[in-house]
Order: sequence, then C-alpha cells, then structure tokens
Amino acid sequence: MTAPCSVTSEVGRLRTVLLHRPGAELRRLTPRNNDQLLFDGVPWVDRAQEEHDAFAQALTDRGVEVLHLDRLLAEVLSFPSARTELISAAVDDPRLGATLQRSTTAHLSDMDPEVLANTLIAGLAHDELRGGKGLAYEVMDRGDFVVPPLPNLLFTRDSSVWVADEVAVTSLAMPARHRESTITAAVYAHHPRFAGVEQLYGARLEHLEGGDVLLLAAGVVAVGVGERTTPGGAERLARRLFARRLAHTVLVVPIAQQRATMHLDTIATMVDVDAMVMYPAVADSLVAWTVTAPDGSPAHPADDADTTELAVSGPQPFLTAAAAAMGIDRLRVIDTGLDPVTAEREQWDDGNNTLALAPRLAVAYERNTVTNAALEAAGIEVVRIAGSELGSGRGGPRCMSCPVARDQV
Ligand SMILES: NC(=O)NCCC[C@H](N)C(=O)O
Repeated sequence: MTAPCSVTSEVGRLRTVLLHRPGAELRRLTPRNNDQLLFDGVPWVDRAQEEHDAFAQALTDRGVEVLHLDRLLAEVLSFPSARTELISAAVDDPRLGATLQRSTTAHLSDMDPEVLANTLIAGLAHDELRGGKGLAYEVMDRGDFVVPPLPNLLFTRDSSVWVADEVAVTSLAMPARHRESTITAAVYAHHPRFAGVEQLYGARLEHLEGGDVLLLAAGVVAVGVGERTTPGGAERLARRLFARRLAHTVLVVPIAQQRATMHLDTIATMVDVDAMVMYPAVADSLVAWTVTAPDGSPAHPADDADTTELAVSGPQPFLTAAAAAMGIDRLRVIDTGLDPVTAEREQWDDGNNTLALAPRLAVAYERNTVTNAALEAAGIEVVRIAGSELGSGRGGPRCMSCPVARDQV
C-alpha cells in the first residue's frame, strides 16, 4: 500500500522518497563548465551511478518506496499541458532570442515523452539541435548549450520540500539550478500520484532551497538563510506555513554565505527526535530568530497567506531556541569529527548531511569515519554508503533525497 504523502519531521520512519539517478546530464560536465554547474570536479559517471544505485538499494532494503524523478517526469510528459509548460520553461532563456526559441521549441515538441524527459534533464548541445538556425544559433559558441543540463537535479532535496501534506516547490538561487523547480512543479501538478496536493510555495518567489529547511518537530521548522535562501524567502515561507496551519514556529537561522555551508543541512541534520549531528565550529555561535503567528490570527485560504502577521523574537542561541520551540529540555549535539581539522574535512565531505530512515537510524557517507564513529557512540545506527563520485557535487544523503512520506513520531 502506498503511504499518504506527509512529512512532519526529519526522523519519522521514512516510507517514500524522491530520488534522481544521475544520468547523461553528468556526462556534460567538463573542466570548462563544472564551476558554473556547481560541481567541484568532473565525476566518473558510471561509478556515480553505481554509488547512487547502492544508495537507492539501501533504502529499498529497509522498506522505503523509492520514486525516481526522471520516470515521473517522463510520465507527466504524456500530458499536453505539462509538455507545453516544460518546453516553454526550457526555452525561456534570454540567451536564445526569438528564432532559436522557436526552432528549439519545435525540436523538443517532436520528441516522445521519454526522450523529452532525458533532454530536459541532460540539456541540448549546440550540435544536437536539428534545424537550428538564426543569428543566436550561428554566433553561439559551439561548445555551449542551447538548453543547459541539470546535473544538480541529483540533489532532489533542494527543489521541493514537503511540510505535512503540502509541498513547497522552491525557488533556487543559482542560475544553474533555476529550471529544476519547473520540473518538480510540473510533476507535482500533473502526476496522478500527487493528485490534490497543494503547492505552498513557488519557483518564482523569493529564493528558498529545500536544503535550508529542517522539520525539527511537528509544527517547528528551521530555515537557514545564507548563500541560497534569502531572508525574504524565509519570511514568505513562515507566513504561508502559519496561514495554512502547517507550523506554529519557524526558526530563522543565519549561516555563513559560503560554499562549504551553502545550506543549513550542510552543518546540521537530525538523527533522533532530540539529537542532531552538527559541525562543532558553529554549534556555539549559531543563532535563531523565533517567528510565530500572533495568538488568534486566523487561518487564511492559500491566496491570502502573504498577509499573515508575524511575531519575531531573538536572536537566541540556536540550540536554546530550538529546544524551546520543540518543547524539549535539550537538543543533543553529536559533533562532526573530533579535532578542528578533521571536523572541517568531514563537514566539507557532507559528514553532517545524514538522511534519517527512522529515529536513531541514518544513512551517511562511509568516508566520514570519525563522524560516523561518533554517531554510533551516541547510539545512532549508521547505514554507510559510498560517495566518492556523488560527493563531487557537494551533497550527501540528505541532499540527494526528498522525503515524501514519513510516519509521525
Ligand atoms: N542540500 C544541499 O546541500 N544540497 C547540495 C547541493 C549541491 C549543488 N552542487 C549546489 O551547489 O547547489
């Protein structure tokens, strides 16, 4: 039986998850474009696929239903409205100009759903466009893409996030990732699996990325604000969560605006109902602003959500604010690494970026040996996966997964 779509915590038993197996889009990465496409190197694609298959297998072995984004996409592309939406999004690029937009639209429109899904993900290189013509096409660098690839689709965490039974399609900050959320938006809007699901956020709103959103407990949502999510994104999400009664408290957590800490989930993730693995260098300095809906403010229907009042207090130390909002005495912290250098290395290699399958059971990259040992010493069972190639995109098990259904805790 399929579990109903609903996620109210980071650690409730995981029932259904959305993954994306990396494919041809990773073969587009070269030393010329990897920085712009947000990879730290040029991955060995076959090995990355093996690593991802092993990750997916580890989840299915533990009873988790794995949904594959490329398959859902191919399925929705048999619907004309979804095709039109996604082809328009693919050519909505000022680099192209009207003539090239028209020929690219015609080229994509001829494709069957499967080929179109692959092309929307892997992109379209200059020499792959049949009948390409016009000034922009002629002048464009031959090594450039008419439709750029989406190698970061692998990190399904960032382009959508579920809060209870609604989904926030996010607004990704980096140009290389903008188009990802047009894909998640179309899948949630058109796929029968998600019929009736409300979308509580949208791709054209203030920047907000799923890696910054942590469901600390039912009704308590932490939102990191830094390189990716903006204060405005956190504010709008808070309003919408309160208006829809999906949360009572949002903790807004400033994080350093740098690649190593691009999302809140690169420095801290939940591994139990009252425990996080956290980068020690930030544990004492991390603060949170506590945002709540003023008492008695009415629930709004969706379209009025942006007028909801907010009450703001703080900043307070994050761990204090989080424990208070969660209604617990203390939020336990398990350190990444033991000494500062090991901690810095293991944080960079996504040691903090664990995916909880249940309370005290988490998937982690095997390479972070010291952090994994600390987790085990604290009573957390660790499911180790290889990630030498997957990690070149700078994301770990949490980044590579979007939980769709979890049991309540
Ligand atoms: N939640 C995450 O931290 N996601 C990892 C995203 C990595 C990707 N290469 C990016 O820079 O956006």
